[in-house]
Amino acid sequence: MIELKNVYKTFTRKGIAIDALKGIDLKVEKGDIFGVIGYSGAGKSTLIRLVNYLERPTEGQVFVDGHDLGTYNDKELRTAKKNIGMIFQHFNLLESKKVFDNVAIPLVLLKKNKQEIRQRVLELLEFVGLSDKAGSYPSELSGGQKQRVGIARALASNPSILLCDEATSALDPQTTQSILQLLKRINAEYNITVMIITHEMSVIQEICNKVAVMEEGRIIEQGSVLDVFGHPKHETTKNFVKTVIQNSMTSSVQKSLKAERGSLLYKLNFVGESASEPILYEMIRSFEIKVNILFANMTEIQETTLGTAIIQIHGDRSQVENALAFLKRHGVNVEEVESNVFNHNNK
Ligand SMILES: Nc1ncnc2c1ncn2[C@@H]1O[C@H](COP(=O)(O)OP(=O)(O)OP(=O)(O)O)[C@@H](O)[C@H]1O
Repeated sequence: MIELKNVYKTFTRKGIAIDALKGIDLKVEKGDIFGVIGYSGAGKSTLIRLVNYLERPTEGQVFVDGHDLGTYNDKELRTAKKNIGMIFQHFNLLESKKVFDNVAIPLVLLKKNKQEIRQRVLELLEFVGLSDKAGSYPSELSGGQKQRVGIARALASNPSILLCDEATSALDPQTTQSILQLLKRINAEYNITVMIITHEMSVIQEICNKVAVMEEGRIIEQGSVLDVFGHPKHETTKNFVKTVIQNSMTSSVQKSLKAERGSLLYKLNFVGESASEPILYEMIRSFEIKVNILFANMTEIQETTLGTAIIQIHGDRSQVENALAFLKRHGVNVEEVESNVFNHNNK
């Protein structure tokens, strides 16, 4: 559906080259809600602007529905772009035009007749819950309402892809929720593939099924949201996950652990079935070990339970190793963490 193959993008400013993208490989399947997350300057906006050819790659290829956009002439590109809607952080509405006319813009450009335009705009305004605002100006709307107008306009030409550039970053948490739910409906009801760029992991957690983490122009980790949240590998990914899943011990437990500097702790991640089975109980019963549970937490992602626990195991080395092997056999991801390292990371 959307595929980037070894894409590089270099900007030149005042004679200085800025490598915004450094070899991006990415595949978004039809029906995905694909999130791209990264800190400021990671290259997210550049990446999404390549998908609708607002920018051209310096090197590499961008495919949409199997077609290499680089091979298109201007006319073919204009046709291809109709298939891609986009919404923006600051909505990009025309302040001098009423809501109705803002939504109608793509249809006017497509030279649809007045009646067709009217019918489609009213239908879209109803879909986004703004039927009563057709005659209002953008300045009379709240941020959430403005983004709904942006969404209606993006959907006007019946695209199969919707690109969202920090679409909820200017909104409060409650409004963000309602916009995210609307995007989810668009994906489910119209079968539109959604690509979202954001710096907020909560957005990814809320609606995405896949995620790519970007840093300094590269994708450092990507996969299903469940996998990436359950087993983040890269330090930056771990930091993003920490913003939505509490996975650290209370400070009093941390303090008491400082007394046992160097003692070994284990961080466990349970996904799906392994989160609902009494695996820890079975482990304690089966081996000659003592287990101290320092922290435990459950989160729901993609309608699947994700559990995190931090435990300390005391016992004979071979018994401890057998117990850990038992956990791994039951699908639990086990990570060894030194207490002093762990304390340091959670400062
Ligand atoms: N038109 C441009 N001209 C020159 N440099 C650019 C241009 N667009 C982006 N860059 C540079 O490319 C790098 C990546 O920028 P980009 O906007 O893609 O990152 P981002 O992850 O979207 O960041 P933010 O969240 O702050 O928007 C930055 O160093 C930025 O300064």
